[in-house]
Amino acid sequence: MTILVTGGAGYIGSHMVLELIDHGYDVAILDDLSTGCSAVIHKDARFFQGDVADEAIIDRICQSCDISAVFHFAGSTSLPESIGDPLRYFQNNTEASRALVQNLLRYGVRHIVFSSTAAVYGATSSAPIAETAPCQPASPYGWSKLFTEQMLQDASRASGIGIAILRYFNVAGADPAGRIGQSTPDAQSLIKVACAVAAGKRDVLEIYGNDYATPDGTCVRDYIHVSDLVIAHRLALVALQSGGANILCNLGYGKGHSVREIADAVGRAAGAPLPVRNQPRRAGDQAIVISNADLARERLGWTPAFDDIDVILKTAFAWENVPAR
Ligand SMILES: NC(=O)c1ccc[n+]([C@@H]2O[C@H](COP(=O)([O-])OP(=O)(O)OC[C@H]3O[C@@H](n4cnc5c(N)ncnc54)[C@H](O)[C@@H]3O)[C@@H](O)[C@H]2O)c1
Ligand SMILES: O=c1ccn([C@@H]2O[C@H](COP(=O)(O)OP(=O)(O)O[C@H]3O[C@H](CO)[C@H](O)[C@H](O)[C@H]3O)[C@@H](O)[C@H]2O)c(=O)[nH]1
Repeated sequence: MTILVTGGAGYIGSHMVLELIDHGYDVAILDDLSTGCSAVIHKDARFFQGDVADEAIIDRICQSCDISAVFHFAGSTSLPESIGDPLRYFQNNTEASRALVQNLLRYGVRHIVFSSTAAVYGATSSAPIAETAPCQPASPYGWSKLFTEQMLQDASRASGIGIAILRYFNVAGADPAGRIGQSTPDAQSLIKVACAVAAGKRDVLEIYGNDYATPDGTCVRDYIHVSDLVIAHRLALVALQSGGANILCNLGYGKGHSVREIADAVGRAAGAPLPVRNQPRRAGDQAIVISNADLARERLGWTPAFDDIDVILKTAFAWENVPAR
């Protein structure tokens, strides 16, 4: 039996493929390479290039591989971008996921693990955020993922397919063995940009807002190492395959770091202070986003191995600090 990883040429998906192949699974990847990178596609995975919403390509994959489970990472991922282009987010995250699930159900796929986000909680929540907090997304990105969560839960009730919905906080870092990292060419996430500045590929780190109600005025986020994140995904699949109930849980470390702290720490990792420039607030940002991830530890038996911001930044910078990347 083969595991299908959508978005397996992207940042998180490529780390998932590595984790699965390291654990002896057969893997197929479906990716349209819209933001993914062919250089990170694992040589031992079968690669299909195309859109997850395309019925014909799902037919081709399911007829040539015996797909038992799907990790669904493919999607559009930028919260600020979604504010300017909401319809693309609802199309590529919600509608494309609906088409994918409908087509997969025809082939008897039994389990789906879905990439959701802390952005589903939005403005109304206090920190740390547990899964029981109300969901009031502050962006089309958050809504597009929340709608998909609801759709998956309803499809599961109707069809019996097992689902795990994992709400990630801020994912960062790279494979500690240096095999892959975040290769998305124009990624705008804080740690990616800060490491690019430290590696001399960008001139300055813009800090979006220094007047928030936080200790140093900059936004606080809960950064989780990508390798811990994908381990939790593998454990979620094992739990579903063992006959466990559907899963909905946060993935984070339950601690926060400010933008300013990250800038200082990346400067330390790189051996020179980072040039920074204060800018106005970015639309859609919350001041503080920190998880309560107790449920993931209980339900999945997950024990993070890289819960250290310096390890996250060291692996991210080591990956970025190669001129060709
Ligand atoms: N990076 C984070 O901090 C974070 C946090 C929360 C949730 N997520 C979610 O995790 C998932 C992966 O994010 P990432 O950071 O690896 O992003 P990414 O852009 O690196 O990866 C997404 C991959 O999906 C592919 N893709 C996009 N639309 C597709 C489509 N319609 N059909 C086929 N392939 C398609 C892209 O080419 C890319 O390879 C996304 O669903 C994202 O919303 C990410
Ligand atoms: O160059 C930059 C980039 C980011 N930031 C700031 O750094 C913080 C983190 O921003 P990111 O863009 O790295 O991450 P977000 O918190 O906006 O969003 C991330 O985490 C969310 C979950 O919390 C979503 O899932 C989303 O996909 C993912 O990009 C924000 O305050 C942002 O304004 C800067 O100051 N300068």
